[in-house]
Amino acid sequence: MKTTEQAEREYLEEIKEKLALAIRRGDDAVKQFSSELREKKQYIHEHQSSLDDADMVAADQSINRMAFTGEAAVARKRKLLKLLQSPYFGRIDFVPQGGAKSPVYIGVHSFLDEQQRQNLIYDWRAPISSLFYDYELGAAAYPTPSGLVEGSIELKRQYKIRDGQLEFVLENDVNIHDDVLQRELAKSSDDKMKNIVATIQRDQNAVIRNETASVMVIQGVAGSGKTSIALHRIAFLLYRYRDTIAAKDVLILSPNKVFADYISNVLPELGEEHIPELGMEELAADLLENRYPFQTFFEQVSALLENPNPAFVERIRFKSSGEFVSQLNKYLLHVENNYFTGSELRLGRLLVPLPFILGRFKAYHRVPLLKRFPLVAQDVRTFVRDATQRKLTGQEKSLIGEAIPRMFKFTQVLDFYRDFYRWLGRPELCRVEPGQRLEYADVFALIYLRLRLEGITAYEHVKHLVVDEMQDYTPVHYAVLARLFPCRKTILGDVNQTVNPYSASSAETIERVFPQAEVVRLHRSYRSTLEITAFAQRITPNPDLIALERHGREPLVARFESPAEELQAVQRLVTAFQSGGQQSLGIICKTLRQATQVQQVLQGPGVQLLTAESTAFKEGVIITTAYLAKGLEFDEVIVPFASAATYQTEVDQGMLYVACTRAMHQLTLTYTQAITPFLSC
Ligand SMILES: Nc1ncnc2c1ncn2[C@@H]1O[C@H](COP(=O)(O)OP(=O)(O)OP(=O)(O)O)[C@@H](O)[C@H]1O
Repeated sequence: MKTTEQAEREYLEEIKEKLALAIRRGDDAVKQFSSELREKKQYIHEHQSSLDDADMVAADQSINRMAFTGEAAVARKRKLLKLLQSPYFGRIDFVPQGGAKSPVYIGVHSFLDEQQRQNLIYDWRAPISSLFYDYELGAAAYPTPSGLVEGSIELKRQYKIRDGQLEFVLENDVNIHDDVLQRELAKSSDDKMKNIVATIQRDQNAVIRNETASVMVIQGVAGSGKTSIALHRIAFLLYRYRDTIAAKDVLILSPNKVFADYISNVLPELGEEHIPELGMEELAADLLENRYPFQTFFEQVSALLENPNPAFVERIRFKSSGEFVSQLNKYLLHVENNYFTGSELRLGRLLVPLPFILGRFKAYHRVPLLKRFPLVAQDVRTFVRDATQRKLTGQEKSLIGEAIPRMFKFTQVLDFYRDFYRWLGRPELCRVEPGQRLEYADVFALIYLRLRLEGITAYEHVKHLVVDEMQDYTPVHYAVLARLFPCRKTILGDVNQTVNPYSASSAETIERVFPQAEVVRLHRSYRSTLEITAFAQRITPNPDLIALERHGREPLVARFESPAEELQAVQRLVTAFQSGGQQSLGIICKTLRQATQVQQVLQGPGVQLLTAESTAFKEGVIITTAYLAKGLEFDEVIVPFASAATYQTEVDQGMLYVACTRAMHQLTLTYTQAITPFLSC
């Protein structure tokens, strides 16, 4: 009798043959298309003079159709080639109530045997595939657009197929997920984030497949898979709603270019196109039409780390509060009710009465205030024309156009913003000086006023917005996002990974801005070994965190007599890494100054300094700051200068936590003199 493995190997060969055949057929079809396309173009070229406009339009359309079909065939081939490498990773034998048992093989894409009209591989996003993630053996059910299908799972297997070869098959009679998951997590890191389709966990699957939430907030501990889940969720929604939403309709707001590059492979790996991405500051510059240079978030955090001036902290604290947004809203109401300072308008012998002008202003209350001027001016012109029974001269028209805006106290958003602080009775909180860069804390407040006073509709085409590192954004950011993106949203972050505690948002803060949000909390941490996770918990304890049972070396904390000795030790660690088998080493400092200092000692091939200007990161040795390392991960992490002098404030604590939680397998901290108080006991 055949063993399970033998039978599976034979089946794999069968599927590979069918895939190869489908690829050959696809190639033939593409060849056919391109020769037809060539002929068609040739025909048009030769008969150009005898074709009328209608013939040309018809010919154009048919060429476009052929090109489109050709592109689809090429995309299909790409998917089949991918499947040939690894056709599937899971199987369930499901018996629906009153139905017959059939094996369901699950892969990254679906594969249909066109001759037998049989689905040989199901896409991981297909409704039936949810059984694989949600159930073990026994009673099970999955939702379909036409209702719940109930039945039972009689067999469940997992496979690792690489380069077309079966590496292992595991029978799932208990909970095999853990076994495969352990193997996946023990692997070395990559310069690009990987997909996790083969090992998505049940709680993660629920978030990925959630179709009801208009705003989904994922608050998860470090390494809980938040970013992975958000990307898989996008892939799922693109599959589920493929007729109404395409990759170009999604927007990812990412913290920086390196992070954007790091995650850029996941969706293409899942067969989807690249998703547009934008940094929060790029968005800000765009919304301010590049008119006001501003301090970046990175510069704000650096300034706080170098010199936490109390007045600066106070400004950030206030402008990061929910109260700030409430006050801005109250101020806008005050403006609406009190800032019309006009009187009647005289045009020759005619007087346009004040109640008429004011009435027109009020009539347009749904239009942003500064956008009402031309509308009111037009109404006044009509009034004058009707009253005088004649056409207006050009001079009269422009006189009205100029007079109306003057009836308002201000016409520039920046003037309103300055005035807001006077109205509030807190002029000291305003640091908007002519010719100077705006402080970061003012940027989104100014944008909010612009949105309310002028209206902006630039991003209405976006159908799904993803916001990563949600803890770094404040209520005023969310107030802007809520108005600018009226679409569905997935917002994710971890309040424990705050790099600026004076301006951090928790899931609760975000819920206040989006009361309709569904909030999911993820407690299981996958990235780091148990030892590293336990160590990081000493810095920022989180009683809800559940560490995955994966072991490695205890983190090392080493004291040195002088910074020179410390850096020599770091150098030795780098040499050891370079001769070992791991892919990435992150040397994570608190400040860029420290990172540059380390770089001067370590300069050499394979060593890269990652700064705010970097756009990508490669494998090897990376020297950077905690702020820039957010969202990334490394096989091994070294945290130099972990002394009491470096890490002492609340901001520093957040930085140290972020730095340590980037390590997957190994962590070393070095210091001179006294250890940071966050690790002293
Ligand atoms: N179900 C899973 N199967 C395999 N690997 C997983 C799974 N969930 C998470 N991981 C892995 O855990 C690591 C952390 O994932 P990810 O970066 O998405 O987490 P995060 O919550 O965004 O982290 P952080 O907030 O700390 O940056 C990644 O290597 C990811 O591949």
